[in-house]
Amino acid sequence: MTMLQLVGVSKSYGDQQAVSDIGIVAPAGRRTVIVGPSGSGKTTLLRLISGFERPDDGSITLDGQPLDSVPPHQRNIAYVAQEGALFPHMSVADNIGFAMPRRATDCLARIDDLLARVGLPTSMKSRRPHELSGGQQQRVALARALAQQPALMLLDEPFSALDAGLRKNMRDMVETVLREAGIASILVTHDQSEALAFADHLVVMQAGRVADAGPPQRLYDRPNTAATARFLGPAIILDGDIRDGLAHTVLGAIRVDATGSRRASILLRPEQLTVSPVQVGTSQIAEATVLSRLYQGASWRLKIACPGLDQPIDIVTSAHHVATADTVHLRVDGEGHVLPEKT
Ligand SMILES: Nc1ncnc2c1ncn2[C@@H]1O[C@H](COP(=O)(O)OP(=O)(O)OP(=O)(O)O)[C@@H](O)[C@H]1O
Repeated sequence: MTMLQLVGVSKSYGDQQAVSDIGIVAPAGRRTVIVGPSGSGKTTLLRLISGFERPDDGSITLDGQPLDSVPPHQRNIAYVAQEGALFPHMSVADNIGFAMPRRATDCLARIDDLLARVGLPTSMKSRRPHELSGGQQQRVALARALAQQPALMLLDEPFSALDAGLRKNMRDMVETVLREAGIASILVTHDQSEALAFADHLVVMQAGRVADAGPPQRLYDRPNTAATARFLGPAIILDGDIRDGLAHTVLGAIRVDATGSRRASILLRPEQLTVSPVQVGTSQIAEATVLSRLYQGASWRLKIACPGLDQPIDIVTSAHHVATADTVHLRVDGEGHVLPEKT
């Protein structure tokens, strides 16, 4: 069953086109992530979905029902903002209870249940937001959103104010809570690793348009454009001549996911490259020079230069014996992805 659907949605503010011709499907019970650089239109999309803005063109439907004439508070959509946006003069319990449908009779028991679900002790019920840490405030904001029993939860960079360790804990907690409650969600972030970790459906925005959408692993391994490839992680993009399922490149012949004969751009991820000492008699393998190495505990980060490549490549390796200025062999593991010709 389709949950939320946007078809041909556009919105401009005066002369500024914020989003253009957006088509997005957020499937029921799934975690959709909208990721893109600053100014690409992510927040505008959330504001259109929640009803704080109206589209100039296109339609937004929830379970097949058009939302055009439904005011924000009747959309059955909860919104968790970056800083939680709790009511500062209300206790934790009142913040959560405020969102409950028509002051349910079992309100107090449900507040306790929601606090437990987001991992907060019930002893915090009487505290005001300023008596909580940033992470605790975000947990209360999530409990308040869950109290609405929404069909869809919108999360606008909800972890960005938290430090790295807490971010991951919160992300895991939110994922668990949403999965257990069976609530569909749309999370907006500009953080690629957060997007890849949280999403089961990923939408990449660029300059107000959807650049690519699909399962995160497909977008990372086989993106439609070089821009999406670079946005989602370190990318090595090589020119290659494709013949018989191989791309002939400066790194040698690489197996690719395309047939036919043509010249094309080939995407590799750095983790597909393995460095090893130069071995005599392996002329098919590309040689490279180690420019620098950085110790990272379990691994080393190498910067290597390869003849024919404009830019040095960063590789993480466990090869402890490799030193700066060494000549090494570079082996490509797995397939290269042929980027579509028209991007
Ligand atoms: N109220 C507004 N008035 C005028 N222009 C706006 C308004 N809101 C957003 N914009 C413009 O619309 C474009 C998209 O903005 P939006 O806030 O949706 O991007 P974003 O991807 O959420 O960015 P960020 O990650 O920085 O929050 C930007 O060019 C922005 O300047």
